[in-house]
Amino acid sequence: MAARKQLVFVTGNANKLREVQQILQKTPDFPFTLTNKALDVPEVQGTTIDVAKAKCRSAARQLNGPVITEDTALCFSALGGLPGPYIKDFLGQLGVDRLHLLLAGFEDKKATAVCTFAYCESAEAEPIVFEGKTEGRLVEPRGQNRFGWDPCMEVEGTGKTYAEMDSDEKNKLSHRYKALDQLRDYLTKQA
Ligand SMILES: O=c1nc[nH]c2c1ncn2[C@H]1C[C@H](O)[C@@H](COP(=O)(O)OP(=O)(O)OP(=O)(O)O)O1
Ligand SMILES: [Mg+2]
Repeated sequence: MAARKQLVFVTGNANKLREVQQILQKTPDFPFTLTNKALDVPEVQGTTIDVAKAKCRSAARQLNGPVITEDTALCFSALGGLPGPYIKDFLGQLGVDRLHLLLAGFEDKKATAVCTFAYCESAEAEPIVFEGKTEGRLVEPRGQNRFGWDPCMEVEGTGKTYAEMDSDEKNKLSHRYKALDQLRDYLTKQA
C-alpha cells in the first residue's frame, strides 16, 4: 500500500488536536496521516469564515503544502452572535467562572458553538471551509473543566454541559465533530 499523504493541522491548541485525533481514530478510511504544527498564525477580524480562511491561507503559505486550520466561535443570540470568533479573549479576561455574566441581563441564554475547518491544498489554493454548529445555552459552569468554555455550554436536548460528558459523548454531537465529518467526506471523495 502506498504511504498516505500527510496533512498538517495547524493549531496551537492541544485540546482541539486531541479531539480531532479521537474523532479521526474512528475513521479508518481517512485518506491522510494527520500531523500537527503549532504555528502562530495571525487571526484577522471578521466573520468566523473570514477568520478561518485567513488562518488557513497563511498556514498553507508558511508550510507550502496541504494544511487544515480550525476556528471556533461561541455565539450568543442575545448579543447578536457576539462574541463569536472573539470568544478566546472574552474567556481569557472573564474566566470560565464569570463567562455566564455576559448574559446576566438577558432572559435569552441561547448559545451556538460553531466550528469552522478550512482546508488548503497548496500555498496558492483558495481555502475551502466546512462548518459545524451545536446549539445550547450559556450556563454557570458545571462539570470537569478540561477544555475552554466546555463547563458553560449546556447542549440542547441533553441537559448536560460539554464538561459533564465524557469525550466519546461530546465527540458524537459537538460542533467540531459535525465540521470534521464534512471535511472528511470531502477529502475522502477527492482521494
Ligand atoms: O470545543 C471547545 N470547547 C470549549 N472551548 C473551546 C472549544 N473549542 C475551542 N475552544 C476555545 C479555545 C479558545 O479559547 C476559543 C477558540 O479560539 P481559537 O482561535 O479557535 O482557538 P485557539 O487560539 O486556542 O487555537 P488555534 O491555534 O487553532 O487558533 O475557544
Ligand atoms: Mg486562535
